[in-house]
Formats: sequence, structure tokens, C-alpha cells
Amino acid sequence: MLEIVQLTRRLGPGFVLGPIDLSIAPKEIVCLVGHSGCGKSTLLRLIAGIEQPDSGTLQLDGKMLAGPGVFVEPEQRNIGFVFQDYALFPHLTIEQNVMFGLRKWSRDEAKERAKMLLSLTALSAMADRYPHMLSGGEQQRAALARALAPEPAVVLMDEPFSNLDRDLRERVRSDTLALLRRTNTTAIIVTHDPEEALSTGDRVVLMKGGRVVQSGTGRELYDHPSDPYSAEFFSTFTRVPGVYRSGQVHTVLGAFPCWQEVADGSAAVAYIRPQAVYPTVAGNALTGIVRSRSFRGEIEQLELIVDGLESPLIMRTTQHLDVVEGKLRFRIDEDAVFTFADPQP
Ligand SMILES: Nc1ncnc2c1ncn2[C@@H]1O[C@H](COP(=O)(O)OP(=O)(O)OP(=O)(O)O)[C@@H](O)[C@H]1O
Repeated sequence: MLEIVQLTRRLGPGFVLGPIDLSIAPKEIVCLVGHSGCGKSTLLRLIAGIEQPDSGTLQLDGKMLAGPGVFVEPEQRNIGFVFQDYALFPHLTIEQNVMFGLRKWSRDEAKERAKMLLSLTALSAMADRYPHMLSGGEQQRAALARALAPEPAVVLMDEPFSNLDRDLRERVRSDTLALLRRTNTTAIIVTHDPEEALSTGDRVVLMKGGRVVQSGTGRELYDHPSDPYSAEFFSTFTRVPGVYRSGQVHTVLGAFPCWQEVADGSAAVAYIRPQAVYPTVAGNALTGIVRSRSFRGEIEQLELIVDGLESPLIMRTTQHLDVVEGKLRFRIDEDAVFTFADPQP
């Protein structure tokens, strides 16, 4: 168990990380996500011991790694690190790279362990090659094999897939997750990609401005965002202003269930997901003028001009639509609409 309590770190005059409270269970794979500059790498460096916290504590399996008067050096922490650029040693072969963290092991045991990891990462045939002779995906696997070799309690991975092109990325990501699961490894994976965060690991921790905004499964964050920031991080929305009245938010597109206890008459915003808007032939439907259509393969995105709405309503559908005279009748699935108090009433 990795236990982070009230951890803080000031960087320069403008940025403070924390206080961060976070517990990570054994074998859990956590995805740390947030926009550039929110402090993901700083948190990872604090856990690895590359940075020292200003206050708070960090414990691993009950052992204090950082806290008042305590600082365990990175190489003593039993924590592995996979860097964004993989940081393989260029003058060592792949096998020697994997054996690098095993200098305290007997040579035979280290060889055996490296052989096993090279086999697990499908790199056995490349054991004697140097890093520059490997593709990006292979280098990533070699970096992971090197990090896993000393049987770390936790592996930290900083944007491990961002240097790979899209097709390769999906495959390397699913191979990596399978390997982490097979080796029962606890891992923290940093990404700035919302989709990657939702699809990777057991839990997503969303950060903003050095703090944790929300933590939960991908499904929880997507379906139950705690605030507008969390909602908009993972999805596109049309924001529609409204007013709270009798437990509902009333807008020009209708009334939607209220997510928060708010006084009647206060300003609110309904966040409408493009998928919540669907075409219909029903008589009592809303009507929009189609401003644009963009076909994207599996889905089509439309922008609808609706009376009383300042910005166009975005709609996504998998249906083939016959739009007659530029008009479209639509409905909104109210269960897919989030409502929050207006941040700037
Ligand atoms: N050594 C430093 N001195 C001063 N400020 C720093 C230092 N290192 C990082 N920062 C600032 O701290 C903030 C957090 O940086 P950090 O690298 O942790 O963010 P990040 O979320 O990992 O971003 P990215 O996704 O771009 O890597 C940024 O605003 C950055 O400019």
C-alpha cells in the first residue's frame, strides 16, 4: 500500500503541488491525468524520491519514505520508473539494460530474471541489440522490463505511450497493462490524454493546479463528474444556461434533473453531451437549424442553431440523417445531462 498524506511541494514562485492525499492499494493500476502543468510529473518525482516534499508524508507498505526528518533515497525505495523518453542506456545492450538494477543479485539469478522479463516483453530475440536498433514500441517494452526487473513494489510511468504513433500506442498500451496484471504490479501511469485515462487501469485520478479534483473508476468520473471541470475534461458539452426551480434546472431546451441542492431562483448551467441529443420524428420535439455537418466515420457531428440558445447545440449520432430544408427535430436524453451551479452568475 502506498499512502500519501498532505504532501506538498512548492516549485518556484508560481506553483504549489498539494496538499495531496492519495492511497494506492497493492496491484492497483492508477492513471494520473490532467492538463499540462497540473503537477503530474512533480507528484511522480516526489513518489520516486527525485524531489523532496516540503511537508506531508509518503509511506510504502508501512515504511516512511518521506516525512519530517525522513528521506529515503530513490535507489532505496523499491520503486521502478519508466521515463517518457525511456532513458535506456545507449552503450548497454537490451539485456544489460534490464540487468542494470540487479547488480546486487548473483550473476546467474540476474541473467535468469532478465531472460524471463525479455521473454514476457517479447524481446528475447533482441537481447544483444543496442537501444538505437529497436523500434519505439520495443524500446518502451525494454524500459518496462528494466523497471520491473528488481521486483519493485510500485512502478511509475511518465507518459509512457506518448512517443508512439496512434496504432502502435493502442497495442503497446494493452500489452503493458496485460504485463502489469500478470506480474501483479502496482502502477501509477501519467497521461494528459482523457481517453487514455478512462481506458487504462483501475482508477483515474484527475488533477488540476497541483490538486486532486476527483478520483474514481473511469466510469464514475465520466458518468458522475464532481464539478464542471471534471465533466469537461472527459467530454465535449454544449453549455446551456438555466435557473433552478423546484428541483430542476429550467432552460430553453426544457427542464433537467438537479444535481446539487441549490436555492430556487439561482443561476445554473446544464451540460449537454452531444450523444444526449438524438433525432426524432415525434410531434412534440424541439427543432434546430443545421449549421454544419461533419461526417467522422462511425459517428456524424452536427451543430444545430436553436431559438434562444447563444451557441450551437452539438449533436453526435450514428444514424444516417435525412435533413429536410436544413431543419432537424430532436430530443434530449435528460439522464445524460449534468447540471451545476453557474460558476459566474
Ligand atoms: N524546477 C522547477 N522550477 C519551477 N517551476 C517548475 C519546476 N518544475 C516544474 N515547474 C512548474 O511546476 C508546474 C508543474 O509541473 P509538472 O511537470 O509537474 O506538470 P505536468 O502536469 O507533469 O505537466 P506536463 O504534462 O506538461 O509534463 C508547472 O507549472 C511547471 O512549470
